Amino acid sequence: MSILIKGALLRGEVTDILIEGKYIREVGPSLTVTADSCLDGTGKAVIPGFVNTHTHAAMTLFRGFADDMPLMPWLEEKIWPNEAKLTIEDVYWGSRLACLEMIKTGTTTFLDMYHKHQSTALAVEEMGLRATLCAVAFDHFQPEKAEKAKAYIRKSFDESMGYSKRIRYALGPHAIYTVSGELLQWLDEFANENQLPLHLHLSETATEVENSIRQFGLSPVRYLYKLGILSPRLILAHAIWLDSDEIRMLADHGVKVVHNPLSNMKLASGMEFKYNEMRDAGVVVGLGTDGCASSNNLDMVEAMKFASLLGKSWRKDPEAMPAGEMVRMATANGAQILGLNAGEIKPGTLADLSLINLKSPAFTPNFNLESNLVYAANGSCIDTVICDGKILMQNARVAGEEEILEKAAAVAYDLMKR
Ligand SMILES: CSC[C@H]1O[C@@H](n2cnc3c(O)ncnc32)[C@H](O)[C@@H]1O
Ligand SMILES: [Zn+2]
Repeated sequence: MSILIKGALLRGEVTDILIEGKYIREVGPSLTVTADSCLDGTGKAVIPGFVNTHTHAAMTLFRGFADDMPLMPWLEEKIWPNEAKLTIEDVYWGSRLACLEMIKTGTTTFLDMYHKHQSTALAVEEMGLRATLCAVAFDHFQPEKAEKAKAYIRKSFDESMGYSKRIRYALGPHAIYTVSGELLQWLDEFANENQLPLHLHLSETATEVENSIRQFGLSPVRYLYKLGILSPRLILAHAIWLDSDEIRMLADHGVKVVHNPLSNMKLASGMEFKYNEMRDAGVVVGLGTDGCASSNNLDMVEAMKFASLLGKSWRKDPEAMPAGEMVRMATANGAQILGLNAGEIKPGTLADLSLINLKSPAFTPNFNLESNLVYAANGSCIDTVICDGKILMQNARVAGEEEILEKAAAVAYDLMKR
């Protein structure tokens, strides 16, 4: 199957784009080719699909359920007791709702860490997105729970062989305060043997750092170094409370970092994400929304704006975190973190892209597309989404959206009654 996008704005030029199968084949003005279907790009701009590199998709079910709390009471008193009740059906409908929201706001790929990830895999499969799904691991420092976690990882890894090529398997130890060093080392070895990403929350709050020093005698990054698990496969979510030596250690080991400005602000975990220092040290930084209970949506356009404005504010530097770098953080950097040949519109890359509707106040006048996208727009500017060479949304409509809203709301209300 082939798709020809005619006359869309790309890097300031009116351009045609030919997609063949799952790849972008040609990019240029007035292509003289035929295709199975043609999309009119007039009045639209093409951008790479966003890569949300840290979320918990099915937490859409907890949107607006527990707000205005700090991280640990929020997790321990509100979120974890309700997550313990989740069924595979709940996670499936929560994930379908997440996929719908991501498609509607231009995300084509996400990195997820959540319970019952098999249900998320089914939702992703059906909705047509691309995802890397972590099998979660907790042991709460209890050896019998560590053995259970290992058995779950071995089994779910074998099952993941049946997933489509759009879905990749990864390992998701939750955090250093819920997973023992012994289990972290075992997971790192498993990840190494099987070439898998390892995704972990780290240095999210000042309390986490204080507790790490008290419990392990080391700050979180130094603790991971001592365990021997800093590696290019490691993807850290948050990483707010780092000193300059820790940033150097991450850079030296090729560790990737995901910035989550909305949840960092809403849970008041910390503002001073050291993007400039990480970028200058050579750490690849991606952007995430985190889950809908702490962000409270999956809109990467909004996340770019918050990242930029937060970075400018705490540094008191209006030149910090400019729009162009935010777009790269949300696209090419995310693709690099997940090892995908995507995140840029050029021949040979995966056909994961969106068309923005420029006929709106946010894009009028359109002196600078990236500026308008980051500072003026929100995710509702997205008109068309293509992932893996297939159209997932056209004219801002996704097939079956009413049923998803209805079913997801029903399981969310039912969960709270259980
Ligand atoms: C291992 S499944 C994911 C686990 O993480 C919880 N979670 C959601 N947001 C955060 C956050 O900001 N920091 C730490 N943990 C978080 C989620 O509720 C699941 O239990
Ligand atoms: Zn998270």
